[in-house]
Amino acid sequence: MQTLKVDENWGNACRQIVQAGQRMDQRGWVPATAGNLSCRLPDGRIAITRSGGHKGFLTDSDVIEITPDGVPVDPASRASAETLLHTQLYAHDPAIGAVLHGHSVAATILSMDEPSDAITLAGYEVLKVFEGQTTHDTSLDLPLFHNDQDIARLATVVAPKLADMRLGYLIRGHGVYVWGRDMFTALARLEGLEFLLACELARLQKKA
Ligand SMILES: CSC[C@@H](O)[C@@H](O)C(=O)COP(=O)(O)O
Ligand SMILES: [Zn+2]
Repeated sequence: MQTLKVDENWGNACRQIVQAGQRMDQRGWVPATAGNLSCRLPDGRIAITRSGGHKGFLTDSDVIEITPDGVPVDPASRASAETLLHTQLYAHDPAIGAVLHGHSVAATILSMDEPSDAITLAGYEVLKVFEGQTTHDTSLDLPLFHNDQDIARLATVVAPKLADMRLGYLIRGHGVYVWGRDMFTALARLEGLEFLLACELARLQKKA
């Protein structure tokens, strides 16, 4: 049994994760059991989705507590296979309060087709959804990393680039990671980024 402190903060964290999972599922960003979601509570606890659940049908029991090192507090529970990509963000920036990962069609296709190590997004009004952006007249890079089933190794490749990331990042043929100071902000950023990727994909298809 999970020896969790079930209190108001934990309840709020579960509700936010469950609702965000439903939203991501409605938008088609978490097919099958893809994607994972986490948030950091005001007291520093980290809540993350269990591995292998459908993110559109989560319940509170699919949300588990992990230590800052990514270890489940209850050894019997199985945290997301990509837990270390979440905990590295929380360790990197104490202001991060939520992390979202999805597998949209646009993120998957664009990340496989781009030969360079970043997708550049420029000239879009929606870029203003990202912190510090005040105009469409700008250009921001979305870094690309090769996929790796060894998540600890992938995290070491991502780590040195984190400080320069303004949008999030893509894993090739896999999906997107975004974050924010809270779940609402992370969701807004994911929604903005997915909109921009859908625009880029449509432009690419028009050219073909
Ligand atoms: C449905 S395959 C997707 C998984 O391999 C993985 O990339 C993923 O996003 C979900 O893993 P999970 O362990 O449920 O958090
Ligand atoms: Zn994934």
